[in-house]
Amino acid sequence: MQTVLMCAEAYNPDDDEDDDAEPRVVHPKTDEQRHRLQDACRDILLFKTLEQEQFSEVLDAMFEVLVKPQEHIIDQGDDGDNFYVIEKGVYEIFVLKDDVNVCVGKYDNKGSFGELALMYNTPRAATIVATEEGALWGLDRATFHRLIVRNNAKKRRMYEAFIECVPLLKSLELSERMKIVDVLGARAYKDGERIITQGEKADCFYIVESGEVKIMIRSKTKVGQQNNAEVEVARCSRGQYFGELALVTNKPRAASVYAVGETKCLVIDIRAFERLLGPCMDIMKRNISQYEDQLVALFGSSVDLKH
Ligand SMILES: Nc1ncnc2c1ncn2[C@@H]1O[C@@H]2COP(=O)(O)O[C@H]2[C@H]1O
Repeated sequence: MQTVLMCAEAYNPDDDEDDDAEPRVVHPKTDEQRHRLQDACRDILLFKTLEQEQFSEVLDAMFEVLVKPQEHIIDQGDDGDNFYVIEKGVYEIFVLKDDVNVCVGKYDNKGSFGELALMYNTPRAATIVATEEGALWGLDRATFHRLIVRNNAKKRRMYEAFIECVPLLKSLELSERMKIVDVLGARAYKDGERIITQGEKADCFYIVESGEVKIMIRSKTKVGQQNNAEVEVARCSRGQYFGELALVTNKPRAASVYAVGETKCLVIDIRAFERLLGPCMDIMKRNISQYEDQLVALFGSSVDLKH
């Protein structure tokens, strides 16, 4: 296991040109296992910008890990061995604060963890404990490096200029912006496709890369509104963000969001949002109070935001 620790800020995935010689890892799987694995990996953002061939290599290399209640999958401070994708189970996240282990969140039957130590050669940043029987898919460190970290170099080149122009992210350091690029996924939507559904649980935050989205609210409060029809409240275009409200308020989605024309969005998952966008929280909160004013103007009340 690698014990040399590097400073995350000095880390550059472009320097990673030495792992081409690594042998390709293949863990044979039954058809049934492969189906389950593909299902579990469908929404994993770190895999979303991989070419098809790299993605197949990732799937080949993954191995099933069955876990028991109270099992520690990762201990804070350890060296990183694997990256994990959740197939099932609930996993609590603990971070040491002033020598006390504080539960800062949980993964509930979906998501992934364990990428940080592998991406930045840092010790594990949190402890992950299974609360019930569960199943995970592991990806070894060498394969993660060869496929995911290499791909990050490409992502940085692709998105660096764009991310620098996103007003929300202006107050971040360059290294902080690059960490956002490292974890983001990209998704394309067709005209009219729904990106967010009002009332659903939230797990992602979005930045419009190209195209436009419209934000629609089905109001519970507007008097005399026919059939509770959706009302357009705003649009977002290149460089603007949406989907932060539910993550900040911890409530279900307050509006639905639809693509207007072909649209591409960068997507950041809730854990990375909490970890990386803390410094931008003030700006987002300021904008949230504007939403309330807007809803009062439209519906006579902002109660829809508060549920
Ligand atoms: N608040 C958090 N701080 C650090 N790591 C977190 C947090 N929430 C979830 N994690 C995940 O916990 C993992 C612990 O191992 P890693 O540091 O490799 O990667 C970490 C992240 O994937």
